[in-house]
Amino acid sequence: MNPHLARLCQAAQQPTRRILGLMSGTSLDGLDLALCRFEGHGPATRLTLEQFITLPYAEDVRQRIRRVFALETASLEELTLLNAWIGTLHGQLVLEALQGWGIRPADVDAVASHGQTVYHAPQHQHQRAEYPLNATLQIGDGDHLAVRSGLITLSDFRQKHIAAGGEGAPLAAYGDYLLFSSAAEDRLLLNLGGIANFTYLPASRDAALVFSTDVGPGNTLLDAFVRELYPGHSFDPDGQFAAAGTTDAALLAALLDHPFFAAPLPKTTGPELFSPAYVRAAQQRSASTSLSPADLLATLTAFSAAGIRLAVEQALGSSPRAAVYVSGGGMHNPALLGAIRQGLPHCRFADTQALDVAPDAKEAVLFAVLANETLAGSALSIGQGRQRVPAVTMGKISLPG
Ligand SMILES: Nc1ncnc2c1ncn2[C@@H]1O[C@H](COP(=O)(O)OP(=O)(O)OP(=O)(O)O)[C@@H](O)[C@H]1O
Ligand SMILES: CC(=O)N[C@H]1[C@@H]2OC[C@@H](O2)[C@@H](O)[C@@H]1O[C@H](C)C(=O)O
Repeated sequence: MNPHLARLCQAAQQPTRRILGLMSGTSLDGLDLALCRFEGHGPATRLTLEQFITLPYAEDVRQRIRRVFALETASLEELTLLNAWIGTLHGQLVLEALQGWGIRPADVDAVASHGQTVYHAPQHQHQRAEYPLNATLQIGDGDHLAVRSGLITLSDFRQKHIAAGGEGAPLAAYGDYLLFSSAAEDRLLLNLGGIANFTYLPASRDAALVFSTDVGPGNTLLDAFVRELYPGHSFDPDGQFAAAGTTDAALLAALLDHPFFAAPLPKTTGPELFSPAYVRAAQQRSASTSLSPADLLATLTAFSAAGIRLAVEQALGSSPRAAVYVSGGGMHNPALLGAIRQGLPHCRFADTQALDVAPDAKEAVLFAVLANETLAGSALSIGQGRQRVPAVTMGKISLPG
């Protein structure tokens, strides 16, 4: 037998596994690495988060990714080069993180790599009749990562989800259900990344009711306009810029006037739709092109919060009550979090640290959970009451030699 396959089988059969989850999100701030130890699988999964670090991207890395990121038209050469280059870069960052933690690569069973989303194209968004399907593209090839790091790598988790009828996202539901479901309370796991999403976990623990959905922009528009309007800044520090402004009601209404917000759950989206061009078009329609930077930031912050409120009401009814556990970089923005809390007055708020997972680590952990299921578990059946939540295991396997 190929010795790498033997190693893979051994990892799958062990009572515990160490899997390094990697996530590089839409904010392009860096690579999140979460070293996870798993005991068991499926509903019996026990997680210990052993280490977590974000290795920030140099400005040059961000620039390169932005040359293709969420653009309808980009250089095929650039995309091809980046696919291999990011795979190798992530392999290098894996080795750096392990060295910093004093852990030998041989003591890690597998890497679970999300890669870098460069384009997300659910059918409702691309609307091209000749392609009656959902599609998404994550780059940073798993073979390059495996060869550079010397570690068995699972990658490209989203394709199987689409092949089996999903939109390729959000995948959080599978891991959230295994790690955070509780009979004590109805829970919402709200992630405030570039795009905001949540997972619904009813206290009944009825897997058929569990799903996750994108709800609209989280930080993506805030970051884009801060980069443009506040030179030297890449996000709204502690929500200060928004706090200095006032929400423009006409622009907010125009921003919310899109079929995405009325579409049934679950649904996905991305910065392909919620882009600066989307905001500019809404400004034209609402005669609000001359807003001050602070008023624009305040309105975009209110827009992110309103999208979240609408989707939570869609899921739970017009006076939603649930315990909301927040994660993602947007939780560090008090203007955004304050607007969300105000819109959901019957909900109780905490962050995922209260559930023993550091909020900044949660998404990287979730990909390690998916890899754990692929290696040692089986297809997770959740959300049967809803469309687009397929029961599959995910991730392509790359051997390092
Ligand atoms: N102190 C802060 N004040 C305001 N915003 C902050 C702060 N710290 C982080 N953020 C926001 O969080 C963002 C990073 O969030 P995160 O790392 O969750 O994004 P991501 O993982 O790339 O997103 P996604 O989940 O969409 O892939 C920053 O770009 C910024 O908008
Ligand atoms: C296509 C894609 O990369 N989607 C991401 C993105 O970032 C947040 C939101 O949009 C979510 O749908 C998803 O990531 C999380 C980890 C998910 O799949 O659950």
